[in-house]
Amino acid sequence: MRLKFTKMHGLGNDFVMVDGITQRVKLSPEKVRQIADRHTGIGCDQLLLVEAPRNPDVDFRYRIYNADGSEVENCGNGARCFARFVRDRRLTSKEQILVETAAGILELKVREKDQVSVDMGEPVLEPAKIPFQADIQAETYPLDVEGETYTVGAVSMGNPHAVLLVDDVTKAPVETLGAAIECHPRFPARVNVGFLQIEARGKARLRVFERGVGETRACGTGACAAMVSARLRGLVDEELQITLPGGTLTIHWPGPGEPVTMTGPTAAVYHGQIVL
Ligand SMILES: N[C@@H](CCC[C@H](N)C(=O)O)C(=O)O
Repeated sequence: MRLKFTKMHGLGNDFVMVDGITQRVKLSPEKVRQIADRHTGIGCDQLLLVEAPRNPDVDFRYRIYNADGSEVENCGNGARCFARFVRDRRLTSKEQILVETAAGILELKVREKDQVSVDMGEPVLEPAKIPFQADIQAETYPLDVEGETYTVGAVSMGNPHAVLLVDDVTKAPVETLGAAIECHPRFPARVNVGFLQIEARGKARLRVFERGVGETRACGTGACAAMVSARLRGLVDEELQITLPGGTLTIHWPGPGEPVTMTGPTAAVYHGQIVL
């Protein structure tokens, strides 16, 4: 199979974008791992496959695969790149795009220059729906990991996130603790793990150990989950600039019952073909 693709990124969270509308694409977890391999493939954190919608009221469907081959529900940086991709490839000329994902329907707005805003929907906090094992819903939960107890927030933005507060993100044990929490038995679908440092009521820093990838330069859903967790703890205002290793996202969330909006840049790097 010869596959045409575009390499894109959102703040260094990098994607192989595949148009499954104008070419026939058959992917297996093994093929995704082969494409994502940074030494023997193209290299990416996620592969995003654009398809025709199944729901006639929306414009597209897009599917998301982590570098380990697992298919997941949502990807914030990917959603922004998806909007730019379908316009650059002239699959649509709309500035407001509705897309079906495994996490539900997202609304994307293409703004000036490279900026895209995404209505990421309402966060889900009910433990069983995250999924997270807890008897009752709470703002934070104690989580035992290898003999230590950590305080975590648990949020789903369509995909599961644990959020820990730290004093200094540069010193956070992202690789070790992130990997231990990713596979914690209380998160039965595994989890993305965010390490959040609050700098002011409108400013924070974040590093994310992503499920199925490891630490990435940025995670859009991770930034949304961090905002929700921080706001539920009363630590931030409704607009937050979150700086990740790859750059800054603006996250807006008035509070429970409201959708989270994420705004940030997209970049196309190159087009190519791979034979699989
Ligand atoms: N990089 C993404 C999140 C991708 C999916 C995640 N690793 C998961 O397994 O849920 C983002 O920008 O949100």
